Amino acid sequence: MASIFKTGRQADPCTMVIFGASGDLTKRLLVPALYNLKHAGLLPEGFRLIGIARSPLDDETFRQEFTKAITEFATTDVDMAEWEDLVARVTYHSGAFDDPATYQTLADDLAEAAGGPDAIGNCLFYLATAPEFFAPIVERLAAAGLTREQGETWRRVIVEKPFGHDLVSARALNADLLAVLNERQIYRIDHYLGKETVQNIMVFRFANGIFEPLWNRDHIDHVQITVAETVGVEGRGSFYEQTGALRDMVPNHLFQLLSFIAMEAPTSFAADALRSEKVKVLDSVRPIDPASVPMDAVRGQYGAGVLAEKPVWAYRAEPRIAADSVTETYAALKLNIDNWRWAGVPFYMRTGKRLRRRMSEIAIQFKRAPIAVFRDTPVEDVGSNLLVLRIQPDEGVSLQFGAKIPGTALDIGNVKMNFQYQDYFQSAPSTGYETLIYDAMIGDATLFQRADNVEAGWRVVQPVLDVWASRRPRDFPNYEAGTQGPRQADELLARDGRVWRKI
Ligand SMILES: NC(=O)C1=CN([C@@H]2O[C@H](COP(=O)(O)OP(=O)(O)OC[C@H]3O[C@@H](n4cnc5c(N)ncnc54)[C@H](OP(=O)(O)O)[C@@H]3O)[C@@H](O)[C@H]2O)C=CC1
Ligand SMILES: O=C1O[C@H](COP(=O)(O)O)[C@@H](O)[C@H](O)[C@H]1O
Repeated sequence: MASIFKTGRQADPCTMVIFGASGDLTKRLLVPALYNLKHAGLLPEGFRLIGIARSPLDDETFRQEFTKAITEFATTDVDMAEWEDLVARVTYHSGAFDDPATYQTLADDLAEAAGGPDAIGNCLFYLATAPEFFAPIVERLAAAGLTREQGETWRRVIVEKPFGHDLVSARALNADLLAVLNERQIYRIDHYLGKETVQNIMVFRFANGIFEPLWNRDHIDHVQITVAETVGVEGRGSFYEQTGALRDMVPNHLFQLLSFIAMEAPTSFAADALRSEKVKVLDSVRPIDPASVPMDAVRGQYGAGVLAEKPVWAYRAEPRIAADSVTETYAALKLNIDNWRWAGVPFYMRTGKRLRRRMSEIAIQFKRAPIAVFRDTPVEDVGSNLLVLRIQPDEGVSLQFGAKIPGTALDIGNVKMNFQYQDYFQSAPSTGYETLIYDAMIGDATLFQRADNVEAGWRVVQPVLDVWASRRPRDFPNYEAGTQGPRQADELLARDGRVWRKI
């Protein structure tokens, strides 16, 4: 059975078809990822790639575009012989997504790639397109008979994010895809699941006997999940205006982190065992009462400020952003998980753009030890243990504990045991998409979102989306670029007698 931890076997021969092959995602992330797979010997024998987009290019010009992309975005030194071998397998088809001729030509190309007019081969369709094309492309593929599997031959579809705009649209998209595909043919991508440090959360929890007995409400005071970015909207103004920080990051990336931290041990690392445990976490999140949204959810938007000693513009001054935009670039939430393990342990999460520092981490704050034994000493505070799983960019794990400060007086200082990935493992820099593309080729859906995972995420945030849509924020912009985020986010924790970790 497919499982997250694999042996590195080569995938079955297949053709990959990228819809949106002239776009930014393809150039910046998919091309380098494919090269890295080639370099690692993980692309199948006879691999072929067909790119589809509107731009009127011939094969040769398209290959030159790919070569430009690898030159600009490679994550490692490129071996030109390997690259030439890869790019020689690439062809391009200029066509519109809504034109039946596009799919007829594709059918002919796929048959040819498989060896002849009636031949059928394995095929991985990658929808690197704007979300409004996801369902129409899949419907046309199905109508052209291109999603039909025969015998051992497979046809799979990778669907990019955003998967829906809210719960209703996510359900509708699932229904549209499932009308023509089997769930096991659908690979809904969340690139956070391609990150080694995110996958490591499971190894950390389930391969080390010492942490799991403490991983519950008896020992943990609260959890903080932070994904802080320094970047702004990076030329994606039109997309971001419609999306905002909550939709862009929370029901997908932050909830992946939440699910891995909070889930029960799966019966195995097989796709459905793991995904079922993840969905149980989100199903256990206490539904957010709309009346409590102003207390338990905070939104913010950055104004002008200074980042890395350089002035940066306000969100409202960025290209393709309305001068009076009310789109949030920061979101913080307090969630409660009403299950046996986590009852009474708040999970605080925050994400934002143009914050002081790029930092993604999960901090597990343990309960304090009783002060009793130090009653007759100068010690006033024994401190508490803090475990921090650092996702990026400084990847590692640290555990903070109290130690006696040397000297005649009894005093306690907080010290840290610190593991850094770079001290132990040399892994080639990657885009995170390598694992995901490879997994789709070998038919391992563990690191992809099942329909119910996606819908469960939207269900949790829907009350916040509704309340925010109904009340215009009056204080935007409410944080300066280059800072910790809005003051209201500090108040969210202060009400519970807690503070955020510094970004
Ligand atoms: N860019 C990124 O960093 C990330 C993107 N994503 C997601 O990936 C998807 C693609 O994003 P991105 O690459 O940035 O988008 P782009 O706008 O850069 O690319 C869109 C692609 O779709 C093609 N296209 C658009 N309309 C048509 C049409 N009617 N018929 C045929 N081709 C068409 C374009 O072709 P042409 O230009 O030739 O007209 C282009 O190749 C989106 O869903 C996005 O949310 C997810 C994570 C990161
Ligand atoms: O999906 C997205 O993720 C990026 C953040 O990804 P990371 O790997 O750099 O942490 C975010 O900037 C972007 O807005 C969002 O669409």
